[in-house]
Amino acid sequence: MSAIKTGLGERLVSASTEAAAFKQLPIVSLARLDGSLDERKALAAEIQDAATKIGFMYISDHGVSQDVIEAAFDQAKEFFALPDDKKMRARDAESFRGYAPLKGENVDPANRGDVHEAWDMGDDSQVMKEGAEHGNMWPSAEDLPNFKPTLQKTWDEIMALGKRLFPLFALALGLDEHYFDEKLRRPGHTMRVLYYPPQYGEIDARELGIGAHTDYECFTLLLQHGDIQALQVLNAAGEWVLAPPVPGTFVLNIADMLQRMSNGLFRSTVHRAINRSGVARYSLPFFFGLDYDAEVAVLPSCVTSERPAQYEPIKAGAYVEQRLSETYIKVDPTQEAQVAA
Ligand SMILES: O=C(O)CCC(=O)C(=O)O
Ligand SMILES: [Fe+2]
Repeated sequence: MSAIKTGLGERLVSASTEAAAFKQLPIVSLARLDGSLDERKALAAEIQDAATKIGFMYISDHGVSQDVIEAAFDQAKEFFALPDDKKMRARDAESFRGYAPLKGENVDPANRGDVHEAWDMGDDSQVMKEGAEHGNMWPSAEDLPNFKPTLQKTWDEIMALGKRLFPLFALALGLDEHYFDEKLRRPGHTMRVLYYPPQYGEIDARELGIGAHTDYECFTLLLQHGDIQALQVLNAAGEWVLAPPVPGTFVLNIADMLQRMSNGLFRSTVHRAINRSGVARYSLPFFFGLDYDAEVAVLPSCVTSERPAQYEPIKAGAYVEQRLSETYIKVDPTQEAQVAA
């Protein structure tokens, strides 16, 4: 067993890095999301079961249109195929928006940079309010006229889905459905598109598509394009379990802030991605957080005399900022290479 350092302490990993025998993550249908309170509570119980035992699940019947999803991936492919100089113009490393080049990030401090490219967006007006000079870093409309409207539409639809999930998490945590409302006035969030080039042969364990990590916010909704297996989830035995794409679903995983609030009952599970498929792989995660000035404290409903509070209260924004600044490599690796040459 070796240890992985995460924002919430160390996790053990089996010495074998081979994926363990396939174990299916549960599929939870959201069809009852607009049902009666009893139906919503039954759905929340399913979410609670998956959140406490695994921290990962697939969600189906989510209401986001497949056409919108396909269009987003079409645009992602076109964006990542642009020449490097055009992609680099859509970059603002200071505000964590826009393009991040290959190995421009490193989620696992033991590694040498993640083998993916990314493009990140948030809510334009919110990004600027946070002090950035400009909003999202769109590629030029001359190069990609449909990128902005398509990605904006995708953001709108997934944001709407995420907003419908917070009341469900509140129920799953034994709280009033509206508990999170006042912590969601201008919530922290990021939507990303990711491109993972294929990796061949023997892979250096320090150079993975995305290294072992937990997500920072409350929960993540992830779309995986096509039928390419890359995502792996660490189970309680320290084995990597495959999480292949399931058509018509998002992967939903619990992230650090919900683990903290739930006093560790909900699991922010370690995961990573390695693209050995031989072809390009694209994914689209959307991270949902709370207002950055909201306090993230252990919920009284999750504390007992046998299980006292395990986490100190923190401000949501300070926690996420700290984790992001540890992840993003501020020195641009392409410029570094030029200097070294
Ligand atoms: O691309 C994937 O499958 C996983 C991405 C991920 O874990 C992340 O961006 O936090
Ligand atoms: Fe992640």
